[in-house]
Amino acid sequence: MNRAEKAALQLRAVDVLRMLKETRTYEELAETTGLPAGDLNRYVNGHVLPGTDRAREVVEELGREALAGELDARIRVDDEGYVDNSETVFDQSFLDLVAPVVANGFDFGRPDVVLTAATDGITLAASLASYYGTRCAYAKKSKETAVEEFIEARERLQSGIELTYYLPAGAIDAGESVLVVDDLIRSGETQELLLDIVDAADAEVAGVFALIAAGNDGIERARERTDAPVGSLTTV
Ligand SMILES: O=P(O)(O)OC[C@H]1O[C@H](OP(=O)(O)OP(=O)(O)O)[C@H](O)[C@@H]1O
Ligand SMILES: Nc1ncnc2[nH]cnc12
Repeated sequence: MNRAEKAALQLRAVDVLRMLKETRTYEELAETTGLPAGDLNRYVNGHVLPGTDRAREVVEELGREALAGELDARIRVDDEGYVDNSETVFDQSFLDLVAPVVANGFDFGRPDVVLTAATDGITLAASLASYYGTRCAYAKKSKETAVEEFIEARERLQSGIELTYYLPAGAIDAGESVLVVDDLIRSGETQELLLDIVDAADAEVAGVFALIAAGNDGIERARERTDAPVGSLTTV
């Protein structure tokens, strides 16, 4: 790890600790993290940076659990099992914290492109692409004007309605590695269409990730489609 990567990891750990501190006392934060309250005070106030090992533990282990808890606290599920996740997908700063934890906590390789479906997946994909320093692309349910060539993926849903997603053809090149993400996965139909787009582009799947899995059907469906890692931060 070079100096810049080390510094980035240390700063991410401080961001995670600051988020946790918002709802905890230092004593409670010490209990959550197993780190001394005095050290935590110095990290949170920016006087000292955590060492690399501590920073990695905070980001990779504690961070994943903590962010999953924070995500659960932000989600509302209605009587029919539909999820209101606007408190999450509208909060780019929160998603910027999620991105390194997801990138380090799942075994996705660094992709060339992070692909999602408009609309609600876009902010998550943007955070992940920014973290990896790679491109972000989103497929839409309508054709973007002035674009001449599209990759299309079409599926007949259980309802009988046909759903088509369009991606400008230049968004993914053959042989590129693509991380497919979305805010939510339920039936897996949307992820399946995104995976069809990756296939049509002759690209490789780096992984499939959703912030929230509503049940397990979608995750299982994605696992049947790829040997790459598939996962979600939380399940409702
Ligand atoms: O696993 P599935 O059953 O396919 O459901 C998941 C999809 O449903 C939601 O999008 P929606 O189609 O509501 O579009 P939106 O992002 O524009 O709200 C969500 O953002 C996912 O893309
Ligand atoms: N918000 C939502 N909650 C659960 N399932 C969904 N499928 C599409 N959107 C959904």
